Amino acid sequence: MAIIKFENVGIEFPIYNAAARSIKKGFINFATGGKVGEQNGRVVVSALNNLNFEIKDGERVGLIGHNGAGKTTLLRMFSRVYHPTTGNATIKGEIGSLISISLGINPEFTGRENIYIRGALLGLRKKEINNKIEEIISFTDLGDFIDMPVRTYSSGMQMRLGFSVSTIFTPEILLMDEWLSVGDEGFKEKAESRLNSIISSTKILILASHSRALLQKTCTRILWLEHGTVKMDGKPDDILPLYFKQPAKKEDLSDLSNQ
Ligand SMILES: Nc1ncnc2c1ncn2[C@@H]1O[C@H](COP(=O)(O)OP(=O)(O)OP(=O)(O)O)[C@@H](O)[C@H]1O
Repeated sequence: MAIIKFENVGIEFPIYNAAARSIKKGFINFATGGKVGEQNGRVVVSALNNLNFEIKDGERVGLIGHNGAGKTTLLRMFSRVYHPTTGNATIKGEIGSLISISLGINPEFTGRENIYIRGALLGLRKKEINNKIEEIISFTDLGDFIDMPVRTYSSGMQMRLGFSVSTIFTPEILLMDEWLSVGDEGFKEKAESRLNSIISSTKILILASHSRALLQKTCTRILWLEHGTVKMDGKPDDILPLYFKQPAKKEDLSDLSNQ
């Protein structure tokens, strides 16, 4: 069973090279972003505060909010990169992320070597990668290039490599920030089908997106963040029209091919 439970969770970042004297007392709301304030003579950004929610098996949660609302910071908390500075965050379940699928890929190493590097970053053991390596390589369709340094790859070939290794297992909690559309037409089709299968079999999906069509198509619940707090938490049909301030247009929903 996978579960995410946040109780009064918050996170603050102390900023060491900002001028505290130019910041007014207490926390102030800015037009965009988290809240900037001053504590004990030091500038502090409160990126998230007072978050209370529970996400259970089967939920597909869309994170929305304007620039700086806290979506990326929250995704980093879900992936345990950041820890709360206040409150309790309980995250049970194996986490997988399809954000920055090329992260960690080193151009000086071959495609095959990079599968191990990227796999390790995804938390896979060497044995697990060994068991899957042929399947990963076959999915890339890179042929002999798999044993060439990645610096000899085109950007599309690098994406094929990153995608093939990042999607080899289905995690219990899947984090995404956009729909992954990688490679040329042939690869795109099979990548899409693998992505759909991962999304439908993961226990919890968290998707941060600015695309109304994608959120509408994929999510069963929306968390709307504003200045680091939850402004609304509910069904897509209730929240998306308020956030996007207009009813859905037919074309919003019919064509997701550009996502
Ligand atoms: N490492 C950090 N140090 C200081 N402030 C930070 C840090 N990371 C994020 N913030 C602040 O936290 C707030 C939330 O940022 P975050 O990146 O989570 O927003 P976002 O909702 O993902 O925005 P966008 O849609 O623009 O990507 C912003 O005010 C940002 O300035």
